[in-house]
Amino acid sequence: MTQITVPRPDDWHLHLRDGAMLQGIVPETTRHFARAIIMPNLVPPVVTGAEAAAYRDRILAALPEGADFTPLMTLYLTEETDPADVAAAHASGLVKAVKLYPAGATTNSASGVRDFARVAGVLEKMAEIGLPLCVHGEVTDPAVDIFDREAVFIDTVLDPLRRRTPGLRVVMEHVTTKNGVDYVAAQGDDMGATITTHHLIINRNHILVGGIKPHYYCLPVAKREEHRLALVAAATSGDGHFFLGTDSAPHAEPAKECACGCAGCFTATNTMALLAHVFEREGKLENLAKFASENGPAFYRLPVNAGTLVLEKTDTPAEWPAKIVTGAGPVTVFDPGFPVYWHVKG
Ligand SMILES: NC(=O)N[C@@H](CC(=O)O)C(=O)O
Ligand SMILES: [Zn+2]
Ligand SMILES: [Zn+2]
Repeated sequence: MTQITVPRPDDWHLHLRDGAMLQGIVPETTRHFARAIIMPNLVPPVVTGAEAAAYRDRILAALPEGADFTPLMTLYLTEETDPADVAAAHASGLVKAVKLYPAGATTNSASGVRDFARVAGVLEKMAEIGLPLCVHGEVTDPAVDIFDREAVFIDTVLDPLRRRTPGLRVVMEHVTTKNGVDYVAAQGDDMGATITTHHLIINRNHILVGGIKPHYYCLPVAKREEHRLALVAAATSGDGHFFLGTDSAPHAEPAKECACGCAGCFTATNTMALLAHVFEREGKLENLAKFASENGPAFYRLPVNAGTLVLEKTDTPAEWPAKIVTGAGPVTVFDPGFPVYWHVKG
């Protein structure tokens, strides 16, 4: 038996949703994670400090009895966002990041940004106060192939935006390409990237070969194997630019298994076991703590969690429910497609 102890991990990119879905899935995160950056793409989105405070209260009210979990709130950047409201929400400690969705890029992104000139004032304020911008890094131009949208975003949006706003701290969320990894790794400590669990495990063949697998469909869509390998190398390297953001994104089964299925993989339940498997396979278990517990707090200028999480490898494959039953419908748990012998202890 092999065992590894890491500081309690955090999830730097999480969708908790609202209402019955929130209630049903929040224990899947609080079981292992101490904190999470909560994505603001509700319907309607979480735009103002007041809305973020109300959403935080709903999350806290939904926590299981005795849970030790802190939601780190974000604001959804719109062309109408008021720099003063953002600064106040940051100063009060409520908000830890602002989220940029290019309009139309992903689930519930219709209120996102179309004209970047209209958010220049907010971005300048954020650079001044050190508040990070989390970016869904895909262009939405219909002429750009979906598998190229991240790479094109880096060249045509992300890099120009960072040059225009010196000092702005940026997280490239759910990076999925070698282009993204190489770009981020070459920047200073004002740039970071989250990597999801599922993008470390699946490539685009997993979605399409042998029949379409709606539960492997997410955005940004998984790319070629060479890109997955670059993500694995980055995540397991210990490089402080890269940290865990599961992008665990629950959709009820009927919304996934239909003619026009929603994007999102649900990995909150089994992420830590899957990561131990991936890191061990690379011979890099010693860097799991950096990726899941240390690099994220360093970027967000927060302390590493005091508690610990113990993972152990046994002869018996780990088991988790195929679905989480919620009041909003069943949510399918990500299936890696291979047995996993790592378990979270306790
Ligand atoms: N990742 C996804 O495929 N879906 C996310 C949105 C997002 O993070 O882009 C969701 O909210 O469902
Ligand atoms: Zn996204
Ligand atoms: Zn997401």
